[in-house]
Amino acid sequence: MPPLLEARGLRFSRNDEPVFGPLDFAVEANEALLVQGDNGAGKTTLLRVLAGLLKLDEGEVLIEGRVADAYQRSHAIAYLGHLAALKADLSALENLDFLCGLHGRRANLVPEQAMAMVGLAGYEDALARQLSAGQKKRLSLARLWLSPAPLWLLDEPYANLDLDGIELVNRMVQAHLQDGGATLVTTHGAYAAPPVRTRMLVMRKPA
Ligand SMILES: Nc1ncnc2c1ncn2[C@@H]1O[C@H](COP(=O)(O)OP(=O)(O)OP(=O)(O)O)[C@@H](O)[C@H]1O
Repeated sequence: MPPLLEARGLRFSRNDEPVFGPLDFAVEANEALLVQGDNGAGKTTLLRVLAGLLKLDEGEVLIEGRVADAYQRSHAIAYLGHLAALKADLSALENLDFLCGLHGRRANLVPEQAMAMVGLAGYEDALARQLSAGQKKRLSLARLWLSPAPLWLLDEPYANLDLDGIELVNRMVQAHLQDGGATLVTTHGAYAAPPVRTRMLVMRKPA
């Protein structure tokens, strides 16, 4: 079986300044790839490139052994960014409905169930802008849980979460991997990582 995600010779520059690359890595179904590196090493940029939000300079991304352009990748990937991509004036539930309309939804799972799973039962009608930073993160996790995409790109998923939230992320990642999915997780150190089969990618600023 080919890896769920494979990157070959990925390079990205901004204004002719190299940000990262060339990078080669792979992650299989049932695995996590821990993307480590100092502040500014390019972790967020890499995830945004993989998700198709930024354009690659060079290299190829393969999904299940096939070269996938940004559009094809967007179907296979669910991206959890630093900032929750929420509409401030919609309610929590409306946000989930909107995002499911945009990205699709797993069969047999409805937004209310996902909200309960992330500890937000009772907040369905709260406006997104009234949620705390941790609650917004939890709402983004509910969206992730609803996504049908097999590959999760998680940019600092533990940020803003309490201990219970950290355990929630780990449980979600474990369940997703058991279900045949894979995930990339950015982190500054190995101190926070899901307890699953893990590969490492250490990023350094190009010299
Ligand atoms: N929108 C942008 N415009 C210009 N430069 C940017 C932009 N976003 C990031 N950079 C630069 O690209 C480099 C990589 O940034 P990136 O956010 O990918 O790093 P990171 O490894 O995720 O860092 P951190 O651990 O601080 O989150 C940095 O030098 C940063 O200053």
